[in-house]
Amino acid sequence: MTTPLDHIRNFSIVAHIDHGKSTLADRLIQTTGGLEAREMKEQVLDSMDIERERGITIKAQTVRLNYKAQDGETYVLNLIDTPGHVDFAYEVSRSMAAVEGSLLVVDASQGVEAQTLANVYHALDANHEIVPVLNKVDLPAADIPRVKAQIEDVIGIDASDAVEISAKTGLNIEGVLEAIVTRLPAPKGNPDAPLKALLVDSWYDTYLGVVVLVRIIDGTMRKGQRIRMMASGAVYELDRVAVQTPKLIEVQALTPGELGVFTASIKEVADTNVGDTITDDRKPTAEALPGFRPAQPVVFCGLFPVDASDFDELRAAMGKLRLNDASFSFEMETSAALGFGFRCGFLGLLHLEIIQERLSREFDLDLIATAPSVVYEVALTDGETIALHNPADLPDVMKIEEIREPWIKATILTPDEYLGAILKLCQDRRGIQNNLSYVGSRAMVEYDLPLNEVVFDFYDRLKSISKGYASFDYKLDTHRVGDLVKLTVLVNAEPVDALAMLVHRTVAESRGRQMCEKLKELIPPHLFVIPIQAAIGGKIIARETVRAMRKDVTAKCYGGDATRKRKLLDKQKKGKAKMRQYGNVNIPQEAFIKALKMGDD
Ligand SMILES: Nc1nc2c(ncn2[C@@H]2O[C@H](COP(=O)(O)OP(=O)(O)OP(=O)(O)O)[C@@H](O)[C@H]2O)c(=O)[nH]1
Repeated sequence: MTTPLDHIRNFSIVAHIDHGKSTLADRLIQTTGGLEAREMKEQVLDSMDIERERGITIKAQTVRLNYKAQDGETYVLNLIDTPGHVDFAYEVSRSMAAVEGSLLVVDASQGVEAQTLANVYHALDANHEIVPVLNKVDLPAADIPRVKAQIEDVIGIDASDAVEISAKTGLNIEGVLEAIVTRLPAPKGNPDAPLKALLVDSWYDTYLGVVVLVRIIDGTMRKGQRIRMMASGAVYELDRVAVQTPKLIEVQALTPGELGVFTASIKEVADTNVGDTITDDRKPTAEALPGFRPAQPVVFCGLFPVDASDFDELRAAMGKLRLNDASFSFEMETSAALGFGFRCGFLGLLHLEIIQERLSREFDLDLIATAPSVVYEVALTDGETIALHNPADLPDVMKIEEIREPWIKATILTPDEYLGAILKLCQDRRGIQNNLSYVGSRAMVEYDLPLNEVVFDFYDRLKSISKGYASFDYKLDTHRVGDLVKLTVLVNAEPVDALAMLVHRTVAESRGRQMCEKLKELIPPHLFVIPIQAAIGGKIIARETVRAMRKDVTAKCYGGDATRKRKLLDKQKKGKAKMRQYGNVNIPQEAFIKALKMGDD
């Protein structure tokens, strides 16, 4: 049975983190009976364990709901879930291209935040009709008139008929469903034209293999059909065509305006290009859809197994993760300090953290991560330009014409009282202020910042100086020439490649000094004196010394308590496992990350 176009509504929910997007999605599913009560786990759309634990949404998912509206008609509502975090902005925009409208969820006690803005701009870019929804009206701190005024002033959309709800208590969920039906446009499309479908997403399912999410623009997609991916030219026969409710339910066909999934014996997620146009192999459409730019990794770091014998296991685990995440890249690298490992590319810091955590949690791997680095463009004197993913690989300075670094456009919203400290933080990180305005009583600052100053701990610092009240969002801008130098750290006169970094010349000395001081605390005394030095090129700019000491942990155990002695020795052995033998110096694992924290309070 096909659904007529005017009985379909496709929408996404956009919100700042924690404003209640997932809770609302759960309510919509529950109210329309998409899942039986016993199947209803909290936040059903966030399917990965880490997503559920941290309460963040990583991978976009869809769900099809049947809603009997007040006009007596039954509508098919397709909700496409989108991640709210800045690292996944790319997934947000491509999901938005598959639907016609958005619910803009704003916490009525918090008001508009940085990601509210960023996400609503994606929706406006996709020409969405937008229905504002004020959530958490059950909270005593909810201030509906103030937040409505903010939405109108800052975003410039009419908020007079915003839907006021509590996703938590279930208040007025019906109002949201009615607004979807009456205020969002129905999709358009021609059922008689050749098949034209947008490839929105794909993922690997252990039982089904690669599952592809599509939005049908024109024509019909049915089981057994031979389809062609227009960009790659690959042809497949469809094994299964289904909708997600969110359970997978097989259907005869998908028609214009619908969102659905198919399987077709596709081996790898990498064989599917998000944004590609899918058509009928025998009766192809004349013109492909505009498509998307592929997501580019912007942050790189090295991941090394603590135990060198885990290398193959690490490679296999990364391969498995990549099956489901084409934006994660890795290639083998060797480090004098850390041995064999991988240079990995990520969409941003959260993405990095998630992958690292999944590797240790799901695959039980003990890893050392080196400092995250952005991608620099290095113009050489011979006219060539290289993309530098690892500061340790910087060519000889004599061969370098200039180094260009990526900049971002950042937007920060904060209560006024923290503004001074935040401006100082941005200034210290080489920021250039573009704008300062007010959203109600909150300041909105816009800065251009070098990504390499943000990549490590900017977000943590921002949260700590604003007691968690400031919100932050950014988008990548252009590369700009920077006066950057390579800072090298030498431990016992040997350069430690995993600690090499590119820094701006003006801060090189203070950063070098900080690193030496931190390492002095982190490297335990050995039987000999260990000099720790920071250098730019051949020039030493800072030095600390770890004094010699014999660490006899059993010295205190005079008397004959052999068990206690053994316990202490075991403990020491365990401690050793967490060290990296470097030359004849043991560097504790956490030193690699801790030494790089800037800590500029
Ligand atoms: N008091 C109250 N709390 C709510 C309401 N809706 C959601 N919450 C709570 O707010 C927190 C965040 O809700 P989520 O639904 O996880 O927020 P989200 O926007 O999906 O967050 P991300 O998935 O991280 O983007 C949770 O602790 C919810 O229980 C509401 O209407 N009232």
